[in-house]
Amino acid sequence: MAADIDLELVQLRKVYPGGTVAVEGFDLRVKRGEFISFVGPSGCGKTTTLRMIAGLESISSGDLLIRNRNFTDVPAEKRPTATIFQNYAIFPHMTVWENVAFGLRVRKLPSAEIKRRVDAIIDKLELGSVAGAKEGALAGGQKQRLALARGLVTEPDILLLDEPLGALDANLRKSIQEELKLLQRNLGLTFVFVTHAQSEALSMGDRVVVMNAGKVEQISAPFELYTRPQSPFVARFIGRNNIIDGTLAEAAADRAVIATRFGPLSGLPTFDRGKTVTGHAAYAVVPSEYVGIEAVGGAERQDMAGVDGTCTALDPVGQVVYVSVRLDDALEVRLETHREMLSGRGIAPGTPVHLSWRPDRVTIVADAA
Ligand SMILES: Nc1ncnc2c1ncn2[C@@H]1O[C@H](COP(=O)(O)OP(=O)(O)OP(=O)(O)O)[C@@H](O)[C@H]1O
Repeated sequence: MAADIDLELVQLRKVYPGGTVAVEGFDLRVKRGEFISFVGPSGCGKTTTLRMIAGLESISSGDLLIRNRNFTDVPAEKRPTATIFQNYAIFPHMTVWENVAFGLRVRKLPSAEIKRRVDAIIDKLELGSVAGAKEGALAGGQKQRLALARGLVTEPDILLLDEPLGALDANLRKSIQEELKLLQRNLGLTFVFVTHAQSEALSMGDRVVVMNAGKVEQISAPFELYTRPQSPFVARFIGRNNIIDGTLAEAAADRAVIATRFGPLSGLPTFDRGKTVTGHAAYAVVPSEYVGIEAVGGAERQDMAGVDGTCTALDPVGQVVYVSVRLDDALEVRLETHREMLSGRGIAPGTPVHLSWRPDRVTIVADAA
C-alpha cells in the first residue's frame, strides 16, 4: 500500500444476521486528504459501508486498512476515525464547549490538554461566541459546526460523515457544503461523505463512489462520472441523460456503434470490451445538455448525429426550456435549451423535429456481461 493511501477497502462484504447481503466486493483506495462521496439510492449499502469503516458494524469478510494497518477486527473506539451523524447527536444539557470536550474526557486526557484542544477547535470553527450556549440556542449551521468540532477534536485520520447536511434547508445546505469543503481542504483531512443527493456528491467529492444494490457501480471524479457513465445504472442515476437502447455492432477503443431502431448511433465505449461482444444489448447515453433541436426540413449537418421525433411539450424555467420529444411509442427524450435558441423556429407541441448532437458527446454503455 502506498504511503499516501489513508483508507483501503478490499473485497469488503456485509451480510446482516437475517441474510441480507448489504455490501459485497467493495474495493476502494482513498488518498490522504481526499474527499470521497458515496452516493446511491436508499438501501444500496452506503451507510453500512460507512459503519463498517467506523467499526459500528462488523465486517463479514474482506479487509479494512487505515494508513497501512489492518483494522478489520479492531473496535470502534480504537480506530482513528470520527463519525458525524445526520442528527448530530449533540448532548442538549451540555454547553457547546462541554460537548466538544466530551470525547476527550472519555479518553481521560489531562485537563490542560483538553482545554488547549477544545479552545483551538472552537476557534477554528468560529464557535467562540456560542461556546457557553446549549443546543436549543444554536442555529442549524452552528449545530453542524459543533458536530464537526466534536469529531475533529479527537484528531482522527479520517472523518466519516453520514448524510450530515440532510437536516438543513436548501439554502443553508448550499452554504454549509461550501464551508465544509473549504474546511476539509484547509485541514488536508480525508473525508468519507455519504449522501443520497447526486448534486451534493458531485459538488463535494474529489471522487464519487456510486453504489447500487450493495455493489460499486463506478468510482470516478465528478466530471468523468457525469460525462462518461460506465453502466446503464449510472447513466440513469447521475445527470440528465437520454438513453437509447440497441445492440452492439462495432467496438473499438475510442468508438463503438450500436444498432438502434432509429439507425446506427456511435459514441465512446466505457464498457469492458473483453466481455461485451457484438450483438450484446448496449445503450447510447446522450446528455440532455448536448442535444440540439430544429424543425424538420432544415439543413442537417454531416458531422452531427441525430434522430427525428415529434415535440410533445415545452417547459420553460426562466431562461432554460426543457423540451420533450417523442421518438416512437416506447421512447420520449428530453433536452435542455435556451429560450432564444427556440424563438422563431416554429417549434411547438405537435411539430415534427430533428434532434442532433456531436457523436463524441455520446457514451455507449452495456450491462455487465
Ligand atoms: N441492522 C440491519 N439489519 C438487517 N438489515 C439491514 C440493517 N441495516 C441495513 N440493512 C439492510 O441492508 C441494506 C443496505 O442498507 P443501508 O442502510 O446500508 O443502505 P443506504 O444506502 O445507506 O440506505 P439509506 O440511504 O436509506 O440509509 C438494505 O437492504 C437494508 O435494509
